[in-house]
Amino acid sequence: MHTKGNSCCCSFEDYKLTTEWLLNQTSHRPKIAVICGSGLGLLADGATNKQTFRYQDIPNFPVSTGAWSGHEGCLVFGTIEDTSCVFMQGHFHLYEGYSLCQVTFPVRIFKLMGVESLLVTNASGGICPDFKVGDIMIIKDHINLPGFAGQHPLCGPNDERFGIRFPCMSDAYSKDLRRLALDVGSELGCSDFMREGVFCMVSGPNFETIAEARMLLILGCDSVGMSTVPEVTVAKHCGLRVLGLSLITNMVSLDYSREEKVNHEEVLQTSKMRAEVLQKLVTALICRYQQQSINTH
Ligand SMILES: O=P(O)(O)O[C@H]1O[C@H](CO)[C@@H](O)[C@H]1O
Ligand code: HPA
Repeated sequence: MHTKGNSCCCSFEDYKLTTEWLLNQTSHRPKIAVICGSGLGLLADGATNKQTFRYQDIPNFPVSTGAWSGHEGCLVFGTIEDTSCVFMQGHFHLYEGYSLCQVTFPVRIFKLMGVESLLVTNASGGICPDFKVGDIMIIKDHINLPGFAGQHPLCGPNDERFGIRFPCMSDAYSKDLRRLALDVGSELGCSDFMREGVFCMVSGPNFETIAEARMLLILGCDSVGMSTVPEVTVAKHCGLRVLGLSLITNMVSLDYSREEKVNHEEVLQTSKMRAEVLQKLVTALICRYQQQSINTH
């Protein structure tokens, strides 16, 4: 696998080879894939019967740039109630130097493995003045800022085996799954800190200037981060249902007089503080997802 400008560098055979390798190594047949955002690797803790693969051992999988720590850089298969799941502990970012084809590579592997739904989590900075650090925002919609500048994972020849040339993105985040997340959140007593909103992706790696933050507020963004949108775009393109949960790890400065400066340690600290709640939410969501699919099939 090699990089080729900003268009896809993987052939269908590359995706197939990785999928077949994984299917030969595990008896899990996941229905839900979970991407764990920064500091949220423990979302897999609610699963049993786990089997872990390091990214570096999986053929064609992008290899960590070393920016991660702890248990990240692993694909974890496991079961929650009767639902087989796969968790990405550590994901890939444009700012690390990966192509968008590499960033989204795992999503197409999930599709070929038979996954139906993608649950993507991330850490983001709050822009909506009503938000507070520690809030969990259900992503209703997104703004693909790198995409506006041609940094788009679907640029290049379209492979119809994954999806159509001009996919609709107006319903990228499943209404049913958003409803389910709100219901489950309320049952778990999380309603006070659960929100819905528009997520904006920037490429990073710097945090926003105040002028940029003010622009994002005017554009209708509720939070901003440096991931997720490419994975969601590719997931929607290949027909996966998507739920996005964004943890507000810091408030973005909109005011020149504000003294506090955002930093990555603060982001990781908030993720650590909320990881257990998010893990319970994700586990409960997956249990309810299974019951709902039983009831609707
Ligand atoms: O999107 P995730 O990886 O969750 O984390 C967000 O937090 C990091 C910056 O602190 C960036 O990686 C940004 O994208
Ligand atoms: N800006 C961009 N990305 C982020 C932020 C932020 O404030 N917090 C976490 N990821």
